[in-house]
Amino acid sequence: MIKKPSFLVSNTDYKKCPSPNRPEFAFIGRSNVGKSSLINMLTNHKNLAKISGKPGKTQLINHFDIDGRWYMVDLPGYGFAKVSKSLKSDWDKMIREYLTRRENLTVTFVLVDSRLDPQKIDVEFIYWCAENAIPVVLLFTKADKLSLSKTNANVKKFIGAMEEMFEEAPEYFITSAQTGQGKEEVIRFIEENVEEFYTAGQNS
Ligand SMILES: Nc1nc2c(ncn2[C@@H]2O[C@H](COP(=O)(O)OP(=O)(O)OP(=O)(O)O)[C@@H](O)[C@H]2O)c(=O)[nH]1
Ligand SMILES: [Mg+2]
Repeated sequence: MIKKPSFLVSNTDYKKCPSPNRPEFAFIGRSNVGKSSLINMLTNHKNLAKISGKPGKTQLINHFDIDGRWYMVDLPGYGFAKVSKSLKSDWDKMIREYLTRRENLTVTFVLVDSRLDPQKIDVEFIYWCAENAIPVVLLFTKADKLSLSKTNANVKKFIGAMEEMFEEAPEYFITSAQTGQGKEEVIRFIEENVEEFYTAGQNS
């Protein structure tokens, strides 16, 4: 259970992010996929992370403090067609540097819209993460929008595409910010990793 979440700081540079002395969990995915909404759902907050119906709302690396024990990070989305080329390359540099160099980044949650067939941009991004040894867990979003069977069929298709690329598909959870689906499972997963971070630290 998350008790006390609070917004800490926004940055464009990973070097200025808070001290890397706690485990960190980042949320990324296409613009509008529901990253900020999911952060609010997981933290039981209406507006901890800013949400918008228009894609491109989140523009910075946003750190949230969770119970003084770990960080949650809301990132800007990729694949928003309306941004200029220079803005896109700024995004690329900021995010790719953050993901590859942030030493305490424990897991990167890649959010995927559960309504869609596998999208090239998501598959390519996940492939890039694998090439760079960034640990990825998939979160399928907006599961309230389709029937259970349709959602499951889409998830199966996506995982099938992953299995064609990798020996093992990434771990995944099916979520809805609207209904709270997946909340307990995702929080439990995070808490297990937080626990491991601190016990590994004690043994070294
Ligand atoms: N029905 C439904 N709508 C959702 C869900 N999650 C997000 N939305 C809606 O999707 C839109 C985008 O949500 P955001 O959380 O702002 O998405 P984001 O990925 O943070 O977007 P950017 O910051 O622009 O990259 C908003 O209109 C949300 O209300 C969900 O689980 N179910
Ligand atoms: Mg956002």
